[in-house]
Amino acid sequence: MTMDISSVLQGGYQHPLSRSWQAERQLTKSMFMYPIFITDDPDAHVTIASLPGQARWGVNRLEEFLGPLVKKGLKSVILFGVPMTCEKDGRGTPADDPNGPVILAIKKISQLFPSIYIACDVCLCEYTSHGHCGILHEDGTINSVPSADRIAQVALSYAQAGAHCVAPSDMMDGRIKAIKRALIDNGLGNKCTLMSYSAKFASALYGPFRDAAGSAPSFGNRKCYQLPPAAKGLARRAIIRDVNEGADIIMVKPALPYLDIISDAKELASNHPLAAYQVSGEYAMIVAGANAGVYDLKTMAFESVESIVRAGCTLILTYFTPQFLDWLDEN
Ligand SMILES: NCc1[nH]cc(CCC(=O)O)c1CC(=O)O
Ligand SMILES: [Zn+2]
Ligand SMILES: [Zn+2]
Repeated sequence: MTMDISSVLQGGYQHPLSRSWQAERQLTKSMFMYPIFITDDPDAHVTIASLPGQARWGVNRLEEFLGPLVKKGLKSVILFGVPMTCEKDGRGTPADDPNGPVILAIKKISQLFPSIYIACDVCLCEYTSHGHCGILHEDGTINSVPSADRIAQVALSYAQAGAHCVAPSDMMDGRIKAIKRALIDNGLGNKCTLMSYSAKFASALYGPFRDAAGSAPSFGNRKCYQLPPAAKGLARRAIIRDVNEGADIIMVKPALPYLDIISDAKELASNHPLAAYQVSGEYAMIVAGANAGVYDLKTMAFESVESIVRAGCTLILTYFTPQFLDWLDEN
């Protein structure tokens, strides 16, 4: 048998360089945003059992934590506050405490590493007595209007402290519009990026994070605000809504089980940068699989982020960021 001309593809990817040209977009260090946990004990460095290799850091330790990563090419971080000693209440008062871990960390990181792009997760669940992401009615259901107002107030306080980007993960209706309004009315509309966790699903993959951040709800679950995993149409509507309400970047979360949603977002928000959050459970799962001998860690980590980029993202929030800073130098 002779090979037909139309059958032969292998000539196009015989060399590592020609293989790299087959990617629509190459991975670069600037595509990685590192999620970090800041706690209110300023001297803390406490490892997180459920997230191997990750830790909660106090503001006094940020230089030793981030310095080596900045040297390797770290470009951006997203901050999560983990208050251990504060008084939590129904409206998440500690979220925008000027002496709380997030605001102190924004100032510290800007001063230590002016080149770093600082994003802040905005949510109430780490700061509310009930552990839900918004403000509740007496019957335990979400009270949307005060929730969006409160989220906007917290986002504004992070932007005023110097955050380059605010990223609401709460999934309250109307919060994107409320945040954009607050930024504009306070002279920050052209200074702070609004990245929306637009298609954030009610996923089993947030377990290690809730452990790390102490943000598990004290009753019930998040199914009335995070999206049902099977909901394609609803995810598409959430993306369209957030584009219309003024989001600058659209995010899909988690990443790997939702690549079809990323590809939908690419079509629906074709003029916006797209982000994906490779969440704590995805990270823990990939690490656990490697430790069990299922695959090589680096190979699997690359495959996971390459699939996310192939689906349409140019920004990936991942706990693998420090490793990628090394791996991208090796390749
Ligand atoms: N709103 C809180 C929040 N912000 C980011 C994550 C998950 C991040 C991760 O799992 O890495 C969560 C957890 C949740 O919604 O329960
Ligand atoms: Zn939350
Ligand atoms: Zn959050």
